[in-house]
Amino acid sequence: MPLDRVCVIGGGAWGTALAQAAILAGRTVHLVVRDVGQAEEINRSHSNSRALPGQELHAGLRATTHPEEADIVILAVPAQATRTVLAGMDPALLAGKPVILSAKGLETGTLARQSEILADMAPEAVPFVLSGPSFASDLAAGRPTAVTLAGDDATQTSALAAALAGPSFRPYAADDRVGVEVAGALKNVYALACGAVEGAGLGASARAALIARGYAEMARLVTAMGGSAHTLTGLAGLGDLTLTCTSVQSRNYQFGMALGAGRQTDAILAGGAKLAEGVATAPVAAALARSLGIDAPLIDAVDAVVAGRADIATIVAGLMSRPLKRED
Ligand SMILES: NC(=O)C1=CN([C@@H]2O[C@H](COP(=O)(O)OP(=O)(O)OC[C@H]3O[C@@H](n4cnc5c(N)ncnc54)[C@H](O)[C@@H]3O)[C@@H](O)[C@H]2O)C=CC1
Ligand SMILES: O=C(CO)COP(=O)(O)O
Repeated sequence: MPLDRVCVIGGGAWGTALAQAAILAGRTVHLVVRDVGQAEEINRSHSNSRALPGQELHAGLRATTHPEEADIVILAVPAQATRTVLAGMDPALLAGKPVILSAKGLETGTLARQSEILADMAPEAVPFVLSGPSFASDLAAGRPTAVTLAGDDATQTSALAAALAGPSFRPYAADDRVGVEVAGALKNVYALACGAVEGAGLGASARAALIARGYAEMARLVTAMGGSAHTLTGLAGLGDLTLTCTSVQSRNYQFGMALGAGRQTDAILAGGAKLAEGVATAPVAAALARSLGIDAPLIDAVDAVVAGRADIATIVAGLMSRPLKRED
């Protein structure tokens, strides 16, 4: 199977960074953006000032506004836009092709994972999921970045990882698509919580406790959905939780800090907040946990704060007064 030509869809920070990584891996890459002016800027000045200000892009990276035939398709639009983007694509560009889903979120309404959306919209595409600790600005700048790339066929997944690997980008092949996808979506919810802990001045001990109990909660949900708890020991689980739950560079963490400072979701969004996928994913994850009969007090707490149903002080008091239990 040829794996040279790569089509990256999504001209935001992550799509641009993945396009840069793919070209540094030796691939021929076109980046699909929505805005003609943005495509012109990338092609003319080798920069995408809106998405990655100050980052010089590889001169060989070509931007277009329409996807073209490629051997590998990478989707890097927000999780809630994936279905619309797939609906607008020529099915022939997806049929039989490896399609790498890189958004971290669960779909509002359907509760679907990204690869379930792909299965609905392009059943003949071959799904892969990419997730892990990776700020777009790090990857685009060539700072060392490692992620998990999960797919159903081990040989194909390793070939794809090799096609995208470069001097500073290291995808590890894996087979647990469900675990990788759910971990990627849920870490954003815990990042909101950890940011809120910081915003509310609750201390680093509370934040570390939240990460550990979030990890345990994540494992319950992942296994109930058919994924493996072992996956969470890797880059998509522990790796991304560590990054996003401790770094003010994370947009989810930043959003959480604003919530922790007492601001309401609508006001934060109206103030032009950057994309924080956990905001849409929190209620979906809460609904999923309920439907599976999984106890998920932290996801419920984030959902309640994001929806404005409870303030941080009430949430913390509630969590701390839960009946004592064994650490299982
Ligand atoms: N920025 C980062 O460091 C990382 C982001 N991700 C994930 O990648 C996904 C995208 O995030 P970013 O690129 O950072 O966001 P972004 O906000 O920088 O860019 C989103 C891009 O998607 C485009 N878009 C939005 N709706 C669209 C639609 N309906 N049709 C076509 N294009 C549409 C926007 O025009 C924009 O270019 C998210 O799920 C995020 O969690 C994953 C790893 C790292
Ligand atoms: O997923 C990410 C890093 O792995 C990016 O996190 P944020 O979307 O919170 O900035």
